[in-house]
Amino acid sequence: MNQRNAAPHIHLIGQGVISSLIATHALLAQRPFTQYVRTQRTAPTMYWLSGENYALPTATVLNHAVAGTKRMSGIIIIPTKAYQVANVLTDLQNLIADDAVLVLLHNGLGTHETAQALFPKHTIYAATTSMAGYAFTTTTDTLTCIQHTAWGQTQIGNIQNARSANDSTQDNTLSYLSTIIPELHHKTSILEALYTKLAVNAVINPLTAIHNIKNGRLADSEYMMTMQAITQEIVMLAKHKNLSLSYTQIWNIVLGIVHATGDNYSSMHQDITHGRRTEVDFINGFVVREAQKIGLNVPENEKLLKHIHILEERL
Ligand SMILES: NC(=O)C1=CN([C@@H]2O[C@H](COP(=O)(O)OP(=O)(O)OC[C@H]3O[C@@H](n4cnc5c(N)ncnc54)[C@H](OP(=O)(O)O)[C@@H]3O)[C@@H](O)[C@H]2O)C=CC1
Ligand SMILES: CC(C)(CO)C(=O)C(=O)O
Repeated sequence: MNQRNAAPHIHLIGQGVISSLIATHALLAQRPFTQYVRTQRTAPTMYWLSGENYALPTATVLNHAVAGTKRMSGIIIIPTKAYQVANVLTDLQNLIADDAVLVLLHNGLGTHETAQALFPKHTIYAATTSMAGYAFTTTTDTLTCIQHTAWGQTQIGNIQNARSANDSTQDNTLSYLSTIIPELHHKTSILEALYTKLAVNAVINPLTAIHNIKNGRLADSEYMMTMQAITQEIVMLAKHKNLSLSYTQIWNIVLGIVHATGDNYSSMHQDITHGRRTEVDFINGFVVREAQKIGLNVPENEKLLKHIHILEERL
């Protein structure tokens, strides 16, 4: 990525909630950006947490984006659902320049191997965020609006652990991204941050969806033993991966988020309620697949995975 002459272009795949929150930050910071959609659509109106409304520019249809010769260069952020990432990466294969940088930004795990297989020479980052919002339509029209609900924090790190000749380019990328993503923290071991978020989602999301409750109800004593068992299984998996995460550390974070988001419905609860596919295959499903590879028993995660699959089949 050549940053000597011009600001790198930010390419955002999709015009979903997280993509549009980042796009609004870029708009306000006057950074060049483009959002890419599969089919042409009206751009959303953003209802910003601080009270203002913003109109985002119309997105570009992905396959038209690089019609002709010029490939996408700069920073390519993929803020889609985890189960959409493999298709996005395949779509991008012949569209991006050799010096483009990729950022995977989603809940759950299980996309890194695909990204590295398809882009062995590119710099790839993974990130996890607590910025938040939701999409809705107004009663007066059918246009999509997005309500911003949390500024949040974002943790980012290189998935190849490549601190090498590229160091200064990587530092430039991260310092540029920090001008459009609030509270961006660089992690040298991003997997620790991703496994921590994995545990939060593996505990809160399926239980709230299965029991049809808000996050805060998980503080009731009836759920404690199950929540602790799910957490324990993920800590064991993380230990096998040589990640330095303790049970107490993760458990306190899980409980903290149950309380902090007590009045919210988790994304999996909302997906099941609205008849959408969930990200369970990349949350509890990831835990089950990785555990199988090393002969580790994770019965609680297996149970939740099966239960959510049954709920998805009923949709
Ligand atoms: N929303 C939130 O507050 C938070 C979300 N997250 C996580 O961030 C990730 C993104 O979430 P969110 O923004 O809510 O998801 P959305 O469903 O709102 O956005 C995903 C977007 O990606 C688009 N997309 C998918 N595949 C392609 C493709 N091949 N080409 C172009 N566009 C594509 C979808 O388009 P289409 O409409 O055509 O399907 C959709 O608009 C998830 O992992 C989520 O769990 C994390 C923290 C908070
Ligand atoms: C942190 C939590 C559990 C908040 O609801 C979340 O990330 C989700 O719902 O997907």
